[in-house]
Amino acid sequence: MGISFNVFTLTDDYAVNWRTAAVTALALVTLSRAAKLVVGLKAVNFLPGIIIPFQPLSLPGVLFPESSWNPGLLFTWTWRHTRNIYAQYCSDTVSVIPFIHGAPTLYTRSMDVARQVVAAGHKSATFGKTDSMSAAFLFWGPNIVAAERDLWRKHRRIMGPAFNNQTYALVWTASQNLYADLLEAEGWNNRHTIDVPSVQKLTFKFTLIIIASCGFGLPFTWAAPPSHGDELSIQDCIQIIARTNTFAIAAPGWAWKLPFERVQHTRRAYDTMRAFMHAQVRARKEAMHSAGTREKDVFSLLVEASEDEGGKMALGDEELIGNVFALMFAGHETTAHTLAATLGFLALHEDIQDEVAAQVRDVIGGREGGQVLLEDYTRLDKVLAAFYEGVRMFPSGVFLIREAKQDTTLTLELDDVKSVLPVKKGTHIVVDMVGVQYNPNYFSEPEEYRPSRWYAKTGDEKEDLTESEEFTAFSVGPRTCLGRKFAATETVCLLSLLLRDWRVEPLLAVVSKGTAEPGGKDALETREEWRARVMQATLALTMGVRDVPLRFVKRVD
Ligand code: HEM
Repeated sequence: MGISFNVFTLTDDYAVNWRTAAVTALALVTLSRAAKLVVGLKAVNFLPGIIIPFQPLSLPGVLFPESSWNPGLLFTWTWRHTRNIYAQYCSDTVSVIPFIHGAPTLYTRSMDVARQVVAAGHKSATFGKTDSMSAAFLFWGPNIVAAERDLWRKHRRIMGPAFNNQTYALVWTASQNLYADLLEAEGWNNRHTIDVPSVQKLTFKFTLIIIASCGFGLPFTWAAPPSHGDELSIQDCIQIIARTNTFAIAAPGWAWKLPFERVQHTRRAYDTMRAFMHAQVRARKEAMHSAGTREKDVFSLLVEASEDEGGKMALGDEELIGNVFALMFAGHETTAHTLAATLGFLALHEDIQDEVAAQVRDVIGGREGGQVLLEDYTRLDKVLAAFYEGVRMFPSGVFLIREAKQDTTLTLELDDVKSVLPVKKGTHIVVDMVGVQYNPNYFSEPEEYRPSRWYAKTGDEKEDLTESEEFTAFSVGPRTCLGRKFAATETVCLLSLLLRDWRVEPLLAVVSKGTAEPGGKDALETREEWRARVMQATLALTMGVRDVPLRFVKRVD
């Protein structure tokens, strides 16, 4: 009895102690989270905005399901009609303050604030990139996209010279040849109609081969695209890497050994990509040593710098691989997404497609073989505008993420009144490209696909602020996209060739409308339904559009 009494007492005591401990822990956690919230609000001087548990771009923000309290990575897209934070708080810059995890953050759709942060802020070192947000790129080694200050300057000085007119001429020729190659290899030459369930299958392959051949001097073709002796092609690997980067950054070494098919598949993609990059570096070094010649493509410049041991511009092995990956990736995925979106919009808007195709026809007018030449580039401004409008509506570099490196200020403008916002060191600033590109102050009727906003205008004809190319989704200032002209060149060339030869239409899905009514027939979805189903954003490492199903019909005009 005595023993059992003692046991009960002990158990009761434990219960009381556990309860007390739990209540105390809960109180402490609550207090610490409340303190975090107050610190967060103070960091942005109580600028109005939303309060949520996790910073949307942080790991828990990504891992927890999207809901009204956990907005998700792409909430600036998904909420833009329903809970547009800028409209809600009547400001182009709002706060997003997490109380459990992540840094206090400002989201902005103001180009003026963007300039203060990514251009002026970069020069004065007041704002810089964040390691946590750049982790997906840093995984492979330091590189131009993620680097800061002197390291960034070195990377940009090494690579910058490769982005020149000679390279763009090469990009034009390679795009022409690859298009011909595509027609041949896909058997398009003798066909009148081609249904493509996902145009990304073509655009990703196209842009990867162009960056591989013009940026890296690797002789891949449509029939033999980049690979490294695995059944996974390099394109598959890059897509798997883009999708699984959160896992790769967070997973400890043992997690890669888990015997699950998906983990092993992912691991193979990373291993194949790494082996491919190392093999290419080895081959280029050997070629340089044996031939003694110096190529000027960006890959050769990187490899040369890695050989310059002890030199001011020397690159370490990790930096070399980091940059190879960054360029392979930044150099193709962004453009592939934009091409897919642009073709989707052109398919939806027959009138615009006709206008652009007419310009292509005028420019090449009567030329033998209907060749489109590099000299035509400036006269193909409607094709370029179609591309700029595609990247406006699906800005693939969707977030410019920076961190205040010291206590500082930002100048905000509300109803033409300027105010100064104190910002504490450590605060994150997200230039929300969806917000900027859909900002009605810059773009009238922003939901409309209207390439004419980018047409060169004269005199008083200004339609909106977009006359300035500064508003394109390639960023501004010293860290503006290094590959903008590269992307524009391959895109203008490919779009011109496609529109010369094909009419592009949405590939409408069959929707069953016959079940309720006897005798009713299956019907095709409408174009509006197609748009609502297809033209939605997805996000891996960059933002893009869902799989775009298209029909290509041979032009007879
Ligand atoms: C539609 C196509 C593209 C879009 C929308 C795009 C967008 C961007 C944006 C917004 C940035 C700035 C990122 C930031 O500061 O956080 C950037 C940087 C960069 N892009 Fe692009 N890009 C495109 C194509 C390309 C291509 C084709 C290449 C290479 C061939 C390229 C190479 C780079 C590089 C190297 C940087 C880093 C520049 C630096 O920090 O100095 N991009 N891009």
